[in-house]
Amino acid sequence: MPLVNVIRGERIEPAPFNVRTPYLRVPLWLVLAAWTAKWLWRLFVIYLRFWYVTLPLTGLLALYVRFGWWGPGLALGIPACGLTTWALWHWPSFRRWAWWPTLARWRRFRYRRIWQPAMVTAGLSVSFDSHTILPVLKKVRVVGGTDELTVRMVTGQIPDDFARVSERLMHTFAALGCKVTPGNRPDLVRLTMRRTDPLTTPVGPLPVGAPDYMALPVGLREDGGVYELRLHGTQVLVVGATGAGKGSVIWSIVRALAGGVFAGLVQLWAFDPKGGMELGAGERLFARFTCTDFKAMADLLELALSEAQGRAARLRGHARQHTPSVTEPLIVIIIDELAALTAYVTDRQTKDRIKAALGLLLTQGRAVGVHVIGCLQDPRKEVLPFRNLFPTRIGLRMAEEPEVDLVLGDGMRDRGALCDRIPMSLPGVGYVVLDGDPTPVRVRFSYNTDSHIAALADTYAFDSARVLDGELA
Ligand SMILES: Nc1ncnc2c1ncn2[C@@H]1O[C@H](COP(=O)(O)OP(=O)(O)OP(=O)(O)O)[C@@H](O)[C@H]1O
Repeated sequence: MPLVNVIRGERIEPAPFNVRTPYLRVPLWLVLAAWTAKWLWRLFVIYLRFWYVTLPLTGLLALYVRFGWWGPGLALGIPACGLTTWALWHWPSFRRWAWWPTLARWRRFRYRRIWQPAMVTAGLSVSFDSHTILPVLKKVRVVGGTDELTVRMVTGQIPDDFARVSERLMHTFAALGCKVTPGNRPDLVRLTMRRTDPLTTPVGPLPVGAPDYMALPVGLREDGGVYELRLHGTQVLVVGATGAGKGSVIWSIVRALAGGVFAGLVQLWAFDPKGGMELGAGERLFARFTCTDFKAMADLLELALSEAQGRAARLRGHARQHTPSVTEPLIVIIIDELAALTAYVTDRQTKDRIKAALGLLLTQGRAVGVHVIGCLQDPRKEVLPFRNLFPTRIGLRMAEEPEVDLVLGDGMRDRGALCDRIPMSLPGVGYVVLDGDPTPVRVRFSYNTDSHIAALADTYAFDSARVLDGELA
């Protein structure tokens, strides 16, 4: 016997007056006519509602009645030939105006089919006044390999509610990734579901040109565009586990700056505490190169700091931002393993000198054209105390989930930066935060092989005033 009986239905309270309606005898033909009318009306509504299916079918039927099989055959064949010709002649416009809209309709149907359970299990449905209220799927747009879902949130919800469950939504809708961004109205949120991955194949070296410090081309974004790194006015921190591809980030940036090195507008100062294993291959590109002696590294950082302070004194009152020139080039300090300098140096005095110089450089160098690009495996504060002095951060594959927010900022993992989920088979893939976009973007940095680096060093070598370990100008 059940413990509780649940009886569905509305409870009717007793009314003050009870009126007995007269007994009417209805003939069978009237009942049948009423039923027929009702069903005809329902069919008419379905016909109108699914007009995009019913109208063409009606047209085809009419053609069949009028011309036999030739009618619908030609009516379908001619547009099919036209569309095939269009697709072969100009695929981009066919894709934009015909293929993606059709695919979007189909995908919208698929999303709607599991929308209710998806919202309920993700905790995005709201119970109010004993009703279940769901966010509304307003629109589905297909762009490249992604589906853009525009969703109207339930009153009281915010985009971060969706961001928190983005990973769950990704699995529910069988996507490869899900990014949550605010919509173009306060009540809307946009879910970008990634269906294909354009970053699975390595990105080759990008062309070298005159460097634009606001937009150095260093890789590809997952939407297929070129990822351009802003160096002007910033310091860059690259974090990734061993083998994550930090080297490819460095070489992509070096390549993007090589034109400036050749023209004398950029000086690269390289620190490779791992004995020169990573940066040694392109030594001729560097104005200064140090790889074994930590005291020399401390000296070099102090030299960069005094240069930055000298520039600041000269610029004070004249300009707020330094412009690179041959006489006063942009100095880019590249440090392959920051932790070796800030945490693992055994000589206390050298370590303190390095920390003091680096901390000041990070705060004072940005405006005067002295930039630091530092790579790190472990982003904890004990290893790198001044993590927050790097305004631009790049997160490659990481070992643990909490590291993502440490590097990219609070809530970034929820918003889609799944650095801890990047497979080992995709070195050079990472997440970055672009200017003016609150959500992280997935990118793949270009990969320069040893022979590319050798060719780069041959073509764009920095030949004057090069100083090796310990010999400072
Ligand atoms: N962008 C990339 N595209 C394709 N393959 C890459 C890319 N970056 C790195 N790789 C591959 O991954 C390997 C490891 O990369 P890399 O040495 O740059 O990692 P890392 O993060 O610097 O590791 P470690 O901290 O151990 O030095 C490279 O030898 C190369 O084969």
